[in-house]
Amino acid sequence: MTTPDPTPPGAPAGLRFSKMHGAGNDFVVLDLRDGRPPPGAAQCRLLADRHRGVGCDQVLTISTPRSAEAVASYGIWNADGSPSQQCGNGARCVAAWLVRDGSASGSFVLDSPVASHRVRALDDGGFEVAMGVPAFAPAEIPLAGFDAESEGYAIEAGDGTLHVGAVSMGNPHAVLEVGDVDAAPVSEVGPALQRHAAFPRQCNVGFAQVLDRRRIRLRVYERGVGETLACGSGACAAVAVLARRGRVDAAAGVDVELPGGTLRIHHDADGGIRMAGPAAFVFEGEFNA
Ligand SMILES: N[C@@H](CCC[C@H](N)C(=O)O)C(=O)O
Repeated sequence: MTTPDPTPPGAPAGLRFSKMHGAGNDFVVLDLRDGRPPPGAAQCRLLADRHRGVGCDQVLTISTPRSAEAVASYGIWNADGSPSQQCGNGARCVAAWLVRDGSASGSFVLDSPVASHRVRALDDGGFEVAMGVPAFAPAEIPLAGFDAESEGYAIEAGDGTLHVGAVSMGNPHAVLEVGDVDAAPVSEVGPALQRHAAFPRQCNVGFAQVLDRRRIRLRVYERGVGETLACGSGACAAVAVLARRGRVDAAAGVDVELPGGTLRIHHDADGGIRMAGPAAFVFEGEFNA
């Protein structure tokens, strides 16, 4: 018996994609280097839908490079269709996709929506990405209602006052230090802080527990998604905030243990942050909706 072709005769070809993940933060990756436009917000929502679509935290689109030195650029769309500026786990997955494709190898440059990033293939199959210099100035995050840069801001939310670290890794992050990340009020405080008026472009909210000076645990309630199994830019943001408070030794390297895996973060003498971690292919497919 032959298996019937599921594509009806004359039907338009579907949208080819790769399903990938980095430490459990999962992606639908689209190759748009032929010049096709990126999907609109509604199509991103459909692709990300875990029941009616493929399912992912973010849609990543690969396009031709913007800068002279880069091999490609990439765009980032959250599951709710909103665009983002930075995605650490996504950068590693785009890197792995381009290496598998034969378009990149060894050490190369990728253009994210906000910057060019040096990427290095690691011996263990993972990738290291130069994520840039964290920006603490309130206007750059952006953080409203505060003029001066600080290691923590008192923000009224819900029933009390939160001591909130804030930083931009290209995208906005709030970081809360907690005693036990398993007991952290991620699903209550996460959305409240994310949509707080202090963050006019919303923010990704990280809950960080310091285990020792080179190891932390982290959960992140992401903008446009909700809690994810890992957030690469969130791991960089947490280490940047904690290093500024003298709580971790980021120059030596900090292991950030997220629900979906561990990322290694270094803060270099030039102020830049490097993030290393895995990138995995899950399956290839064609989206017909
Ligand atoms: N998971 C990503 C961050 C994705 C974007 C974020 N939700 C935002 O809206 O800024 C990462 O690994 O950094």
